[in-house]
Amino acid sequence: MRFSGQVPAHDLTYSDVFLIPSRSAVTSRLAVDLAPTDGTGATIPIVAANMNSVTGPRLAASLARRGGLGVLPQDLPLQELDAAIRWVKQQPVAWDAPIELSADASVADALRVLPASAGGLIVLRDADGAEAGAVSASRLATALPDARLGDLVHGTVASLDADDLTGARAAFDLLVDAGIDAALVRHHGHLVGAVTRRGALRSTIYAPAVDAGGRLRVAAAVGINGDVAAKARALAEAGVDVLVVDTAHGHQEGMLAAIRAVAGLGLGLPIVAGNVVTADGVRDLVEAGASILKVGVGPGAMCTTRMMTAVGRPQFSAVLETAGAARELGAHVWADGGVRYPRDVALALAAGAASVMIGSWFAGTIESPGLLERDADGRLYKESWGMASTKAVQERFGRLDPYELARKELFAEGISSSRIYLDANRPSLEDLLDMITSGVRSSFTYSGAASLPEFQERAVVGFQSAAGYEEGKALPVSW
Ligand SMILES: NC(=O)C1=CN([C@@H]2O[C@H](COP(=O)(O)OP(=O)(O)OC[C@H]3O[C@@H](n4cnc5c(N)ncnc54)[C@H](OP(=O)(O)O)[C@@H]3O)[C@@H](O)[C@H]2O)C=CC1
Ligand SMILES: Nc1nc2c(ncn2[C@@H]2O[C@H](COP(=O)(O)O)[C@@H](O)[C@H]2O)c(=O)[nH]1
Ligand SMILES: [K+]
Repeated sequence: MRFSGQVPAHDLTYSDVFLIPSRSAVTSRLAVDLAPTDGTGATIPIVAANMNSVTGPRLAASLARRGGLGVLPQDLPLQELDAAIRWVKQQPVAWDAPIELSADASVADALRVLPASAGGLIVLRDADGAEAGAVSASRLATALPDARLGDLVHGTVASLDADDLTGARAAFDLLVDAGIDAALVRHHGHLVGAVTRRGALRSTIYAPAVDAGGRLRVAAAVGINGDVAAKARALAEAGVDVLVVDTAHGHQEGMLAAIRAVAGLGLGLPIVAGNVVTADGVRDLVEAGASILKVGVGPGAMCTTRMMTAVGRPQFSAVLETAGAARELGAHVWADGGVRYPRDVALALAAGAASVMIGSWFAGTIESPGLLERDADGRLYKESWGMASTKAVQERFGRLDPYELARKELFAEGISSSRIYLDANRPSLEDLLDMITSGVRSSFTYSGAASLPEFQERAVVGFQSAAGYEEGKALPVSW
């Protein structure tokens, strides 16, 4: 990457900068390879943040199926983390995992899990866990809220045999030939997944992030307190692919000790550590044993650190400096926080990030862990909160004695309640991934790059005023 024009003396964030197009020999955006080279096995440079409102097993599996990586948060009890990792590892890779609900659940219950506009199929289970038919999500739009899902089943839903699905393109064509949008996929009669036209199309564009055994990849976080090594070992035994050692102030002795403890286990897994925003921070954490640095203090949507402490750093400069330092050491950085638009992802990658971590934006999707809420205008949202908020601190330290909990609560650096609205046109994580990756693919071709290393080499970055940034926005009404 190079700058065009006089580099300002102050630090920069994403809205301060833009990409200047260059001559390109890349003839199609679909010829772009987005894969990061950070050793995580991801095929797109997108990581879902270790936040309780963002990454659960379902979101992690959906993201890995499209090549990204979800980081399960350190706040989940070890037993739940173990179960979540094992669940992700059992999920179909080539097909979607249909939403499964009890046949006794009501339409209103189902509408807390997915909107009728989501498309696809809902598989119903009876009290013994046996299949009790399937209904299309769109059926929820016309049924009464208190109707029992099991009573909406009429006839059997189309099923395709996995042996007939020789590839994603074949699956798409079979659905078109049958005149249907979605079907269950069976193998020797057993349900192994579901396929939609959109899902099959996506499978022709994305490559899943899979481990050596061909199972979906998943990451998990550990904090820096307690027996960090024992927890890391337990996660590795459950099958985790990447370990993230995470705390607000990553450049502290407690973090260095935690990294050494995890690295000392010799698990052979990439160790991500943070958060840092300086080259010195990178050097110390890499020396302790980290191979990827999580970068960002204060840019997060749920984060009040900058206003509480004045500490942090505008994110573009933080990524640029740390990525440069990491490169010299053969390490990598993940740009963590502050992403609101696909352009921010492109700029983080141009600054040198191997991958970009997204939290709050992904909280507002069907796949995130929370239930759907509806505001007074009928708009769908999910609740989100910061991992250093009073709410998160209470959940994390609730089992401590009241005095210890009260001491911890003094230091809240995040908001406890926020509404993240679902995009009516893009309610699922995969819809957002389509939007982000298509934007970034296009960014690469504007710079004449067909791969991430080429993009980082060729990107030309200019500086803009607030008016320049404003000009780039679309206008939903006339002026
Ligand atoms: N990227 C960002 O800007 C930020 C992210 N977060 C996220 O919130 C979650 C909770 O993290 P965290 O609050 O570190 O909790 P942790 O449970 O990881 O504990 C942090 C430990 O570090 C000690 N510590 C020393 N200085 C600091 C400091 N300035 N800030 C925080 N802890 C400090 C704490 O001791 P003691 O409590 O006694 O001080 C405690 O022992 C993490 O997921 C983290 O990534 C939180 C804030 C900023
Ligand atoms: N200072 C705080 N930072 C937080 C908190 N919870 C999460 N985070 C950080 O934000 C990113 C995600 O950023 P987003 O803009 O995509 O939401 C996450 O990975 C953490 O580093 C918090 O309570 N305080
Ligand atoms: K912020």
